[in-house]
Amino acid sequence: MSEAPENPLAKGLERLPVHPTVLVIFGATGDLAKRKLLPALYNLAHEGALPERFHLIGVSRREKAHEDFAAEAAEAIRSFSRREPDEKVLEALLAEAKYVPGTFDDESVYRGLKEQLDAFDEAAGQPLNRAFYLSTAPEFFPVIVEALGNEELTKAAGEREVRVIIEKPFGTTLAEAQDLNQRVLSVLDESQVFRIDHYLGKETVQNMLAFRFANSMFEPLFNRNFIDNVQITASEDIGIGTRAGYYDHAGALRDLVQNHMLQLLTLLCMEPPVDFSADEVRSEKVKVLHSIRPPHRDATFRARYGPGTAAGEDVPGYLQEDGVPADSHTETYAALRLHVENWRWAGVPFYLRTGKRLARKVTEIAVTFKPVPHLAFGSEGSVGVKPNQLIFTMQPNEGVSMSLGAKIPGTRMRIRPVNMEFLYGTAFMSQSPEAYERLIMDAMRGDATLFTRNDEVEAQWRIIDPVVRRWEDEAETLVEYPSGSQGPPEANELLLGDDEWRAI
Ligand SMILES: NC(=O)C1=CN([C@@H]2O[C@H](COP(=O)(O)OP(=O)(O)OC[C@H]3O[C@@H](n4cnc5c(N)ncnc54)[C@H](OP(=O)(O)O)[C@@H]3O)[C@@H](O)[C@H]2O)C=CC1
Ligand SMILES: O=C1O[C@H](COP(=O)(O)O)[C@@H](O)[C@H](O)[C@H]1O
Repeated sequence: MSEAPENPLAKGLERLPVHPTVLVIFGATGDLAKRKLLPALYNLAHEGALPERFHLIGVSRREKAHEDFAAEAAEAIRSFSRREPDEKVLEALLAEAKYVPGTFDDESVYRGLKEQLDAFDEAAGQPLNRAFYLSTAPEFFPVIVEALGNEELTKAAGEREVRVIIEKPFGTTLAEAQDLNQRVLSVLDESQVFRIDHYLGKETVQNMLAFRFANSMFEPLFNRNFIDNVQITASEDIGIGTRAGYYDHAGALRDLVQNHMLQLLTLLCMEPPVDFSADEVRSEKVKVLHSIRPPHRDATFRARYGPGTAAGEDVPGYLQEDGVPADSHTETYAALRLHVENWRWAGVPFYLRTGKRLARKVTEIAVTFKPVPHLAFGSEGSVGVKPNQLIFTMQPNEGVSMSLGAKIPGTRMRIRPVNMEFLYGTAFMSQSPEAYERLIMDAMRGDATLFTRNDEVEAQWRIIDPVVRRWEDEAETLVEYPSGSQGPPEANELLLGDDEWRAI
């Protein structure tokens, strides 16, 4: 029997093995670690996806014994895991977990960490891979990377690979992102750096690539000749909760548009990559970002939530939230009109909007096709004809739907839109993994496809930075929308022609 020929296009899709690894979480007692990272590790352990030799080390400020760290981590997993934990798996995952206390600027922390890492190597009889996860406030990212470098913890030794996973936000301006890249890359090679954008770990976001590049029927339509406009929505019903300290410095534009929403846009607009290796995919995404100019003032809009209702309860406005300064000028809603100025997309408006305390949590991309050139059904027959839409829903009902014009049953010729739907839940009958499960595994494997490259993050900032600066300079009173509403009607002004925002 002849062997199947090697398929060069499969490059990047074959699963790299996960070598024995020590994962070090800086900020291991923080909110993200408790709600997302530790539960993700548990679920990977439950599925047998972690390497046989896997160790966890937590590093944070407060003093505590190894056993106390392990007990708190177990409690966090019991509270936040997507599946009820099996106590045996939990015990095996955390039995040897270590904890290193101290402040991130203290050299002795890194010496203590080195001792633990060396002890794991010695017990294994081989140099183990190291993955350092920086789940800390962004000001510590360069501090930690430089300290790891000084202690020679970032060097590969023999078979060992060393990788550093960096949380968001990656800078709060273009200049900061450039400075951070420069500092990080003075210690590490780009191939060792994994900048997280958790949207890329979502199944439905990756499904956009499958949908576009595994089906021949849509790709010929994905261009300016057939598409009228694209709307990307990331609405949330929650407020800022206890995150005023972070959010009041960030605002909606930096928090969601600069990263997650631009990622959705690049995946929708990119050219087919030669293969699915990290650099081929990311280079195509960067080309899209380079085609987008910062939007003009009349193509941007911001607002902030006022008092209203959420889940039937009265809720305060943004200015009344704990920790928000009375003179805050931070937006909780941002809308932009962008253009991707290349052969495929020139002339197609891309509308992006995000907001907290809106009517519902929805993350979706709605692609609206051009209307048919001529309607032959007379005025009564044609009244219900609407342009086709293709909707990618990331949350809450993950799937893809397509609206088509269909004849209403009866003796007359009348048309109305109907939906064809693919829903993840019913098609695959399985629960999707959390984004962090996929991303932690990929980083441990050294697969950077779903992580943001240095030039990519800077290209994102080049689009957003001028808007951030303009908004900081303009002191006009922010428009308020009631909590629980569809958002500010003034945001309609950036839509072109007869375009309308979809209902949230
Ligand atoms: N929370 C979330 O939902 C999300 C968070 N992120 C990002 O993840 C990162 C972490 O966020 P989050 O977990 O919410 O932050 P938290 O404030 O909840 O946690 C911070 C962690 O860092 C430790 N820490 C703080 N200061 C020091 C210091 N000087 N020296 C040593 N340890 C210190 C804390 O230790 P101790 O407890 O001992 O004080 C704690 O473990 C941030 O970059 C954030 O932007 C990204 C997406 C979502
Ligand atoms: O990064 C962030 O994302 C969340 C929304 O993430 P999702 O996976 O629930 O869609 C957002 O609430 C938060 O403000 C932001 O920092």
